[in-house]
Amino acid sequence: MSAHSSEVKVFVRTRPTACFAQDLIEYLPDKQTVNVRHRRESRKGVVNNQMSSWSFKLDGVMHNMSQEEVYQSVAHSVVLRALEGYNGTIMCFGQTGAGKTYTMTGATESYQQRGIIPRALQEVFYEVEQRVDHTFSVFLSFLEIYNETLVDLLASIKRGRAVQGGALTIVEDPGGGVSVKGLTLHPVHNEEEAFNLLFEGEMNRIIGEHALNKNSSRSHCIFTIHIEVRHSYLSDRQVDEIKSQVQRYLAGTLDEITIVSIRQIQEMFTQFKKAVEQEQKVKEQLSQKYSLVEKSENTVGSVGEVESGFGLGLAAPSQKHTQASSPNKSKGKKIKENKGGTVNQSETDALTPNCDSPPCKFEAFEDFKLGRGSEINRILKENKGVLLERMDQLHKLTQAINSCKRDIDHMSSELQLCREQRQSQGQFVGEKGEPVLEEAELILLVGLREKKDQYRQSYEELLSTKAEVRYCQHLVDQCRIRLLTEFESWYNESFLLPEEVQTIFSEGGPIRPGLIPVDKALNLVSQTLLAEGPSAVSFYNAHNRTVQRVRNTQ
Ligand SMILES: Nc1ncnc2c1ncn2[C@@H]1O[C@H](COP(=O)(O)OP(=O)(O)OP(=O)(O)O)[C@@H](O)[C@H]1O
Repeated sequence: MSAHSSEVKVFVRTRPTACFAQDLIEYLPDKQTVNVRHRRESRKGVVNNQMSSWSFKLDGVMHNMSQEEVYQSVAHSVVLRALEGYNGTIMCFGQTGAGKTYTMTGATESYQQRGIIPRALQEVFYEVEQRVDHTFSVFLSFLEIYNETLVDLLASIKRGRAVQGGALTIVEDPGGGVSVKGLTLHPVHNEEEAFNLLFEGEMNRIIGEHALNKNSSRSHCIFTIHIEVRHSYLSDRQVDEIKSQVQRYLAGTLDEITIVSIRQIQEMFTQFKKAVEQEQKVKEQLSQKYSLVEKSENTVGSVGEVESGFGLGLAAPSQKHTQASSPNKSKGKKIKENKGGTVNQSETDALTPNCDSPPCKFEAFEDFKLGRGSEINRILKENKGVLLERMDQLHKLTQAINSCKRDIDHMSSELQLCREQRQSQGQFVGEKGEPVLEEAELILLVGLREKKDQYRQSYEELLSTKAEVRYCQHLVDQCRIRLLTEFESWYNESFLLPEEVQTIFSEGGPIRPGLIPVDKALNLVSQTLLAEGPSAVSFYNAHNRTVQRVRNTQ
């Protein structure tokens, strides 16, 4: 039903069912008449004079109509008149399961199936944007009446202001009409904020229904959009100011500006502001370009250092030194050579400074390491420090072992020489016939045994140090991958993925939106939105937020 001035319009919406009573209900082509026939009780064989069929003439019969068609037929004109200052009410009644909630709210999880209220909110904010010569303030309230009890479905939301304090009571207004004392009014500035409140209220209603095991047919809800409209009057001084700004800017293209309406002034002013903003943007881009050119020379060294750290191998210290002093070209080559890391050629290209917006990855990465990624970068540095230490130890151990091995070889050949000499010169034997060794040979023999013990010990140490190095290398690789993944994610979320897209992904699943390849994310979202239209974004944002809030409170 819709109110148009004092006039009340009545519509009937019939819900499609699996077995529709086609033979009993007839819709006439004028889409305003419905005939309902009553089946005669022929079994009883009694003919009575009671009426057996009825014909209803209404303002509209909506059979199998889409949500959009229903909105256009019933609510559109009411909303437009409300924006002009006329009160309007759209009321829906019917038996349980008839489709009241479906008609008024629709399915909160489906944009296509949204009902009259979300569509009305969208229309209100669309009109607010169009009507530049007016200033609008929009407030919402959501009341539930259950038996004799009044429930403020938006009481849980902060920022609301109660019309009057105290318990909820219905009061008669001095100027006529009724209002609910104590009901909170919530200011909303765009459709998404409004959807948030609608869904929050719906959620509170559902939770309340479960808690009290309410019979839904006894519960009634009133969702009110309060609109305050004011003309945007400009003082003479403001008009002069705008005029002169517009004239200054448009000098040469317009000889004279005739002020016809406030709307015209504002349009010109908007045009003027846009042009100034555009000019400012170009200036900023230019200055950014120059400063980047200067910076790119200064930052080459630091990237070289970082990347040499990433590719840390056995020759790390000397490589680091070489890289730090490499010219720009070899920086790219070095990154490509880091087979162990995740930085590949395409990342090399991406890390090359460019002056486009979003910021180049090269600079963004440096910023990231100082800010969001500072902790993981610190751990990476710490692990690299330990790794270097262990590698140094391994290097020293290897040298010691090699020198030990050389000593052993040398002592073995000396000993062999002594033996040969002894045998060729004829050797002394002891009481039991055992050969008697000369002092030099004996010293060599003892020394060789010690060296072999030392070699065995060092070899064991070398094995365990090698294992430690492998482990540290693994940790460093992990940290490096984590740092780069976090950076990619942060970069995508900060500069490439629109906020709406992020909201859709972040609240829909366990994967961080930034980890989804940007092309894929945008593609997925654009596919969904293309199917439903770009205006679906705020609807889904609000829905996801409500779901998230409920999840968080569970
Ligand atoms: N026109 C329609 N097209 C498709 N589905 C519909 C339609 N009308 C209602 N439904 C579906 O029928 C079911 C009942 O509708 P709904 O909850 O809106 O009824 P209701 O009148 O609000 O009931 P109650 O008074 O018990 O709250 C819902 O699952 C709804 O999605």
